[in-house]
Amino acid sequence: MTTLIRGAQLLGAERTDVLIDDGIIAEVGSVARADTVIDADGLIALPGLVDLHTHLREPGGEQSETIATGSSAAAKGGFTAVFAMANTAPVADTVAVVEQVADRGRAAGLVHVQPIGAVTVGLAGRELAEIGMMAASRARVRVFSDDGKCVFDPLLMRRALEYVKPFGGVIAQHAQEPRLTEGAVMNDSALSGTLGLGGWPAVAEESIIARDALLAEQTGSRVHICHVSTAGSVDVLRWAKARGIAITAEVTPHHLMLTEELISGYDSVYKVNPPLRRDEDVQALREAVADGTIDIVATDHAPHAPEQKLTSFGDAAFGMVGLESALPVVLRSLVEPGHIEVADIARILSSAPAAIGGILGYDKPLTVGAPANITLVDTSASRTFSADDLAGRSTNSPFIGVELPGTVEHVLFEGRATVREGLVIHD
Ligand SMILES: NC(=O)N[C@@H](CC(=O)O)C(=O)O
Ligand SMILES: [Zn+2]
Ligand SMILES: [Zn+2]
Repeated sequence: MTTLIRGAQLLGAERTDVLIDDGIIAEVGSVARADTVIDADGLIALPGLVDLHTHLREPGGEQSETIATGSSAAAKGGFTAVFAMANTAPVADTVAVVEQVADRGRAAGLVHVQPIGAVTVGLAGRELAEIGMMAASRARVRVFSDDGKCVFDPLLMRRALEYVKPFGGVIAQHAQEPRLTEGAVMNDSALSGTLGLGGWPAVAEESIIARDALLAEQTGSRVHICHVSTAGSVDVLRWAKARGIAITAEVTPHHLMLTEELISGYDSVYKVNPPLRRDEDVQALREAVADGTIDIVATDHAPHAPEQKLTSFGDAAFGMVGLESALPVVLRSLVEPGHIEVADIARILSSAPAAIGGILGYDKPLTVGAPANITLVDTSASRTFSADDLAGRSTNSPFIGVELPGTVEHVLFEGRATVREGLVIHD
């Protein structure tokens, strides 16, 4: 079974044909025929996108998302791999749960679902989870995170870093000082005062990043910082990297584009952890991606059922969906203003997250012998983003009604079409 992508624009190269045979790229160059042909005239071929930070909600949160529906959202957004966060119910803190998540991902068959294991039992921050067992399991867990909660106890954090070091694992930290954020629901600012909403100071994030950078240095292990949101965090990261500390960081699409002013109408779709910040922060985050201080963009896709969002701003759940809008928002916030080029998307949304998370097959994309994980995009197309663009179970997107560039036309996952003409293929 062969598939031919005809006339795609490869990054930094000519328009060309790509032949896929048995899930592997067999030929790049002029190809005559194949069993199936995809017309890629006018489309750019990106490597399949990789999301290091996705909430799939299964087990336990199936009213918001399942592994299958979240896989659809991912495919629709151009992803071929997602890392599934551990804050499910039960928590992914055992071999049984991580293997079940991986197996259900395989059964859904739309993307590679790579489970993340919890750092502490039940995300409770008291004792380490069975990290070594999850690493050695069929699920081959390499990323560990209590995301949703900060690993606050510095001794536990140090032990976790020591534990993952021998097998090249990484601790992905949700950097939130708990005492400084009690009752906080938005950025701490004049606006939070005016709106009467609890303020979340930047130092609550920055102090944990600084601490964990120093713990990573002391242990010689690797730490990854989730959803960085402030200019001060960028300064701390820049300092840590200059010192040679093994620290990596992600920013979400929403933190690259949206600011706290949106909360003025108390619309809970804008309630997210960490909160939307100021324009100065947005600019600093964009520059940090451009200069490599921030390594990757990760969605933090956080689906919530309507009843979790349709309450007062204070009571609503934190989080927004992001898989389907990620690439358009990256084009708008990073490529259009000239911070990065389209070719850089292959790094920040594919090879770098794959390398940080330790999954294989993304280091030499679109070359002969590589797995055929390919996303064909029309970067010139523009449309008003709508609920029709969402393929998951929840619709809590802050981008509905926003004009955005870039459409995902076709996606191949291990050589199989998962998206055709913008529609997810379920078979
Ligand atoms: N980002 C969020 O606002 N929410 C996430 C948790 C998290 O990423 O911290 C969720 O699980 O809903
Ligand atoms: Zn988080
Ligand atoms: Zn998250």
